[in-house]
Amino acid sequence: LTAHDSVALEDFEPVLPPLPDNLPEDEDAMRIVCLVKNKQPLGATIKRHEVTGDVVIARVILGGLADRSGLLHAGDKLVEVNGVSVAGLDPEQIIHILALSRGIVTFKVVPVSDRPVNDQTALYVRAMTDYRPQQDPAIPCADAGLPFRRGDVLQIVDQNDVLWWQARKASDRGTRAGLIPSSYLLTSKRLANPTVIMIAFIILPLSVFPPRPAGFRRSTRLCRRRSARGPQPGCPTCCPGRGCRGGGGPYEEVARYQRSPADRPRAIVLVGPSGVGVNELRRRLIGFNPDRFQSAVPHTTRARKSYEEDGREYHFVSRETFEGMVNSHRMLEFGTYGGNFYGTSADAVRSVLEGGRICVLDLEPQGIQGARTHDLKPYVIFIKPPGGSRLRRSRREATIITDYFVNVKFKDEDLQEMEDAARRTEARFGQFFDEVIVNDDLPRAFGQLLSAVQRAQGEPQWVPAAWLSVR
Ligand SMILES: Nc1ncnc2c1ncn2[C@@H]1O[C@H](COP(=O)(O)OP(=O)(O)OP(=O)(O)O)[C@@H](O)[C@H]1O
Repeated sequence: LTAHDSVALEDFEPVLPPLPDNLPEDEDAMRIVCLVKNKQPLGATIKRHEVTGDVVIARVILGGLADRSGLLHAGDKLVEVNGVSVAGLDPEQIIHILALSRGIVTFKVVPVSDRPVNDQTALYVRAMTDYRPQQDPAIPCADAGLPFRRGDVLQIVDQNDVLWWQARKASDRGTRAGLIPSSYLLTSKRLANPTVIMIAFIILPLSVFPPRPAGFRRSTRLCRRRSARGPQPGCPTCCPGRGCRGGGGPYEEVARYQRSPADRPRAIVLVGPSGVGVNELRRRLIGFNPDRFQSAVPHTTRARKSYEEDGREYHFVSRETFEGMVNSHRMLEFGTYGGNFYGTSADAVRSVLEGGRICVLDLEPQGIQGARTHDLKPYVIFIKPPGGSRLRRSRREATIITDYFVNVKFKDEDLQEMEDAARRTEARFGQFFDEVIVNDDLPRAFGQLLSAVQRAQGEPQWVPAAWLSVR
């Protein structure tokens, strides 16, 4: 009631001084903004305007201190910082003043007249590379950068700038956004100077994947690995079914996919260094429930044996047919052994999925990209060896089949090579892994594999957006 009476009597406190009569007509409206600086960066960058030469706010980082104040906007002209006129100062000098400021920081700005409206819908991408802002000399403000690793899903919240986008990790919703190099910037850097890109865009050359040492092979993957040493008749891995994708961009657009029970199952792709246990886990999975899990029937050019049936052990095809399948990119991967071709076709995987079973296949990492198509929707699981002593301990009793012997024990150099190969594979192909399972204790790893398969088939997952746009 007292408040009501005060309003009725226009009894307002405090009484503001009247506006001066002599305000010049053309005076720009000024805004004084006070921000309390805590440990967070201010969340804005500045630059010199290319035409006017004024120092302006270049961008305000979404969710940062400046953005949350709602008082600073990209394009605002900076007049004073902490009472110091910025006239004649370089942006670097102003940044230095800001860096030294503690507590309340005061900005005097002329607000931009037509504020850019961010009406972009959020875009989600998977990073195909690692990025470390602190090691990128080109970033306008390293503290405002968002570090990420290959495989991280990022929500791009602002693409107004051609060179620097704003993004946050999809898993950290609600946190402040950070600067990331735009797709254009990363790609043009890579084209202009492949060595510069080592700072921001790490690409390992193929030469870091030396041929695997002889004598450490198992029969099932033997033919593929042997042929990897020699020239390949085709390029099945970089030509996913229809046309070469080359190296791809630094970001891949992704979307959330929830498989419905009526949809085909997703293929499960196991990847791992030789001897890590990929076949063991695959065998266990299929043995656990053969009505639910199945391998794809491979193709071969070798002669059929009397007890074999076409389409059961293998699809027996002529060399010409096999080469035709390779050339039309229908093989996910292939190799030669004993003068014959062996390979797994996308059709063979598709046929398992169409029958309602989950196709479980193991691929060399170079074959992943070829399998990443909308109809297979592969869920890629990397089987990783545990570190040093645990690997040695867990494989003490395990045996392998090599080129020349069956049931030989792992040698120290085999285990070392397994660890090295896992590191190389993760560094180069980690962006394609949906999950990583460390195969230390075998029953535990198998349990994790079962849960991963469950997740792949029944829970929402990030998949390439292109898979969902194909009808
Ligand atoms: N966690 C584990 N602990 C102990 N032994 C294991 C474990 N995982 C796998 N093994 C054993 O290691 C050996 C090699 O495993 P497996 O044949 O599955 O390797 P792989 O990854 O398929 O390699 P390759 O493709 O070269 O054959 C097998 O004897 C297997 O039983």
